[in-house]
Amino acid sequence: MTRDIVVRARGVAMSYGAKRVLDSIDLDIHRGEVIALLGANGAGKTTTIEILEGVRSPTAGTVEVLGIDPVRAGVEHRARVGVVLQSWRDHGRWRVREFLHHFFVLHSPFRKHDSWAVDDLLERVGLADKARARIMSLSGGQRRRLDVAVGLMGNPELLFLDEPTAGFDPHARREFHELMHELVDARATTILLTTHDLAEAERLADRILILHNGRIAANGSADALAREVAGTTEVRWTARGERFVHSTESATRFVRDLLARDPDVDDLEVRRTTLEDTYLTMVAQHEAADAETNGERA
Ligand SMILES: Nc1ncnc2c1ncn2[C@@H]1O[C@H](COP(=O)(O)OP(=O)(O)OP(=O)(O)O)[C@@H](O)[C@H]1O
Repeated sequence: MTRDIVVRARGVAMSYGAKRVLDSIDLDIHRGEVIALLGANGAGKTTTIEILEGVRSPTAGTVEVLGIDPVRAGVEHRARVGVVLQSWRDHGRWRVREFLHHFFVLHSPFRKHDSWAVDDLLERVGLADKARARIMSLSGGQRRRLDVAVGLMGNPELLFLDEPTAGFDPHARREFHELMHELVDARATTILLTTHDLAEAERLADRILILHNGRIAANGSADALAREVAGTTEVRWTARGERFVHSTESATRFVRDLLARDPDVDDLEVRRTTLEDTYLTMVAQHEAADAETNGERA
């Protein structure tokens, strides 16, 4: 059975003046999926999220979010979608709890039985002890936790998170990941996030999208993408003072054979390909292909 599609984009293009940022994006996101949107600075990740949120109209193409064109969506639709943008800037004089309470009131016409209470949410994002602090006194990471709390406020069924953990310390990052897992497991929340932290993408996402040159250059689980770029595991060892490296898809079999045939193997190390390795290889492959095409055109 096909799972519900909550986001559908077809042929989405976006230009700022003469600058084309998105060329032709086709995308389906299913209910309960966690998707990480990756790409270099300026690749168009924020632009994509803003189009899906409905704060930007694409230059071409169609978008449906929860069955509706987000640009035309009303408040009821917006209450079903949580958004964490790249930070609120102008509420510095508000106190943390007062600010969240403001959003609590805004959400009240659409509140669901399992919506977060303000104090629970403050506790969950690790800001309970800052409830009375003014927003301007928060550190960057604490500020970001507040952004996340605002995004979660109405217990949305779909969450757009634009670099949610930028500035988080390792502890806050770990707690954020746990919270995301909880949202997906207990509430089947669908999540689209952008991040430059590839370990985070690997930990959270069911599916990785890589934006490159205005298109989705890769689309699949971290494992599936790793399989697309040569061996998925690297085996390193030394023997008789020499260092060896071998890439393989079946490390166990390779190591068993290696140990059987060479008694001098030492310092054996097996390292799975990380999403960072895969990402860098894929982007390099696309850049080489682009350079070849441009060379042919010149
Ligand atoms: N309002 C705007 N007007 C003109 N150009 C814009 C505007 N917003 C974004 N751009 C340009 O569009 C391109 C894509 O920007 P976008 O913010 O979507 O990238 P990104 O992938 O989110 O980057 P980053 O990883 O740095 O956050 C960039 O070259 C940026 O300069």
